[in-house]
Amino acid sequence: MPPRRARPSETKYYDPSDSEDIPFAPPPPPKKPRKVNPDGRKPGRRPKVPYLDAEMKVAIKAVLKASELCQSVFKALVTEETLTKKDKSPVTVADFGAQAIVNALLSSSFPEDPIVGEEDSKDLHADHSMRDRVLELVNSVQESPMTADQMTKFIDLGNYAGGAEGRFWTLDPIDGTKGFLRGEQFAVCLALVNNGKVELGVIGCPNLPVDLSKPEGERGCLFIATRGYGAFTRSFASETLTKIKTTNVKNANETVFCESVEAGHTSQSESAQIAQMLHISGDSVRMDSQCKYGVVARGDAGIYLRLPVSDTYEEKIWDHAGGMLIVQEAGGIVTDIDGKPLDFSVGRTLKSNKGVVATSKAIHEEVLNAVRTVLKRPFPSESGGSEEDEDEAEDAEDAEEAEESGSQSV
Ligand SMILES: Nc1ncnc2c1ncn2[C@@H]1O[C@H](COP(=O)(O)OS(=O)(=O)O)[C@@H](OP(=O)(O)O)[C@H]1O
Ligand SMILES: [Mg+2]
Repeated sequence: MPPRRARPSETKYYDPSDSEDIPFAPPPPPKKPRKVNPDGRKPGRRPKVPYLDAEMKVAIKAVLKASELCQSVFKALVTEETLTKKDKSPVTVADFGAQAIVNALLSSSFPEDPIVGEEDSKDLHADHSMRDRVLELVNSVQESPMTADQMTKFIDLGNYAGGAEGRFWTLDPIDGTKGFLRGEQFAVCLALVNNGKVELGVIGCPNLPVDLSKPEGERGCLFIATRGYGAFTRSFASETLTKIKTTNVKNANETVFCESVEAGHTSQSESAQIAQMLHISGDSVRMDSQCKYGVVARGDAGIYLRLPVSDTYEEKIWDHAGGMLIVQEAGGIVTDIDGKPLDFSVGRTLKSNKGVVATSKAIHEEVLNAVRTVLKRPFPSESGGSEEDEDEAEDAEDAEEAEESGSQSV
């Protein structure tokens, strides 16, 4: 017979003064309020209207125009002679020109939005011949020509300090300047950050093969993502968007990893030790710029490692914002070398983070543990995660829910 339930009159209520022996459990702490986006949406939930549609169209146009300018600078100015003399003036011209073009387009469409850009016009004020070369190039791709004064003002719109509040754009007009000069990989990188979260990323990679296995084939790829909507790619030549996914390998040794060409930007010796620990036998793919995030997002490589070479260097937000979102939206995970999410809310740099570990989802823990072992970083304590980890877990949960409910095409 099931035990008889106590009638209300028989119910004993606990009085802490009755006995010392009965442990008194305090009520659980109130649950943190769920975060919501400015439009009232929970993170990862799709709004009913196309999300950031206007921003995405402008960002794509700006990145394509700036890429066009960079390509014409390369054709006109990068010669055997500039290469042997290690003359950086072509990249300077293209850097300023690309920033002027992108900022001009952003400010005409979204005049309220500040911009965190890599360049400022200080050097151009001191060198009028350089300024005039930049102006000529900018006006060759502009619908309505601008004056030198307007151009330097557009460049300097990129002086914003960033931070945790409100929305701003972040721009790297040429990421991978050394790759640009070598005629290899570089990228025009634009992202929109809102209240410290990256909401939109558009990366243009003019020299990246559309199909990495056909290096002689078509080149020029765009990578596009908005938070909660997945990641897409298209070629420069066609507007057709293709959804991209990171590789679905279960073990790190089934994939390849990529890293910077420059040993001054990532510790290549430590990444070789990590690869050995993970039993990855192939060579790393060395590539300049945020193209690395693109190749991880579309599954050509499973891992992108950026391992600090200096204790003091702070990664710049424009070197990672768009790329991080594109990998995350393609199903990957991006953290720093301690497993912390990249924090875009603390200014122009990622001063709360060290390095980058970007991988497909299933292998992130395996790779991160190898990174921690080789770099002698602490493993997380058994006592549980920080508030930041909880936030991130909540976001991941919402993103998964969003993923399950199907993806809307852009
Ligand atoms: N010490 C150090 N550590 C890490 N990163 C650094 C460092 N110094 C510079 N930079 C930044 O690296 C950006 C180039 O990115 P990559 O290293 O991925 O490309 S490259 O292979 O070096 O070209 C490069 O961006 P660009 O200047 O736009 O090319 C720099 O912002
Ligand atoms: Mg850069």
